[in-house]
Amino acid sequence: MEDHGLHSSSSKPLSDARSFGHVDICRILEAHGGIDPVGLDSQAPYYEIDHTEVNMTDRILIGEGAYGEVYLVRWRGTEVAAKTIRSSIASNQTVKENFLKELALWQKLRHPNIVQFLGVLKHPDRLIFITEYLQNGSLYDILKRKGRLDTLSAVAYALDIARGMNYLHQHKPRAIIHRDLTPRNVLQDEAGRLKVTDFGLSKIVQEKDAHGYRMTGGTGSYRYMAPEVFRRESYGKSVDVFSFALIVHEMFQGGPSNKGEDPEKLADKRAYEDSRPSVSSHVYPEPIKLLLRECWHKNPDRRPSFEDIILQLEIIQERLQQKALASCCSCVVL
Ligand SMILES: Nc1ncnc2c1ncn2[C@@H]1O[C@H](COP(=O)(O)OP(=O)(O)OP(=O)(O)O)[C@@H](O)[C@H]1O
Repeated sequence: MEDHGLHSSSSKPLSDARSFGHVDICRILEAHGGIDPVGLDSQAPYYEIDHTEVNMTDRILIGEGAYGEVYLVRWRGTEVAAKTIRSSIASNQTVKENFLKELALWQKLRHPNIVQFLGVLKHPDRLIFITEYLQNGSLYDILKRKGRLDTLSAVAYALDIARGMNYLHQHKPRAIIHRDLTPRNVLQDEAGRLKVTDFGLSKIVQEKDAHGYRMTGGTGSYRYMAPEVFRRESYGKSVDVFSFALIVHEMFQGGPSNKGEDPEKLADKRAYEDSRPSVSSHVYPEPIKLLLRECWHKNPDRRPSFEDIILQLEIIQERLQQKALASCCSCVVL
């Protein structure tokens, strides 16, 4: 695999042109062999791990997703997760290059609520990448195990996800849209903190128009898919806010509310009949109901940003903590 080097001065103009969004200049530079070492269009992530450093024969299978299996392995004495990409996917050169571009981007991200990317295994015929290992598994597993969460835990988890997502959406020079935010793509660390993962489907926002960032295409899991994505309309960052609302709803509910229903039909009803999960039950505190309704609003422009969501959740959390403390104190007095 060719390493273009991080600071190759001869190829830096393309990075600069990309970061400033000069599309025409990018085309000219690309036509003359320009490459982008900053990583928005890198052919190779910078951190490659020699495959001899990871003993894949002692691997333990921990999960399987649409792209391949995930294994627990040891790298330099540390437990890490090795994500293998099916050869049917990785053998397609364009897909592989796109994937490596996503990894190059992920490699630069650092946030307590984002799963840490560690490197790509230099393997002759397989595409395998390494991330930190989160032993408590996914939010999907947690909800399956525990069922409905208590209000304070649900709010704390919602804050974790919102903080990770806010970091992605605030990414410069372009926002990162996750596009596939689901309970399976939210993992829990030893300390109980949630982290967002799986940026394989996320893309750097390419265009900005008068209404904000927009891009076209359709990816992601149907159950959490925003109506505009299902309708294959142009969409922006707020698709992640929609998915977030459905995840928060599940935390109060203890899992998806329409488990039996075909996810594609569900997405169809959301897209064409404005159907939304019910929040009538008493388990939802009033400010959470209001927040969910804002977040899954049919008009994407009416959905709040993650920055706003964090502010709202922090207020909700503080009130809940005060209430819990007050009721605890009255117990003691009694
Ligand atoms: N870094 C990790 N640490 C611990 N477990 C992980 C890690 N990454 C993934 N897993 C586990 O492996 C499972 C499969 O992960 P993967 O990301 O491949 O697929 P998915 O998110 O379940 O589905 P999809 O591929 O459709 O997004 C996860 O649900 C999770 O339980």
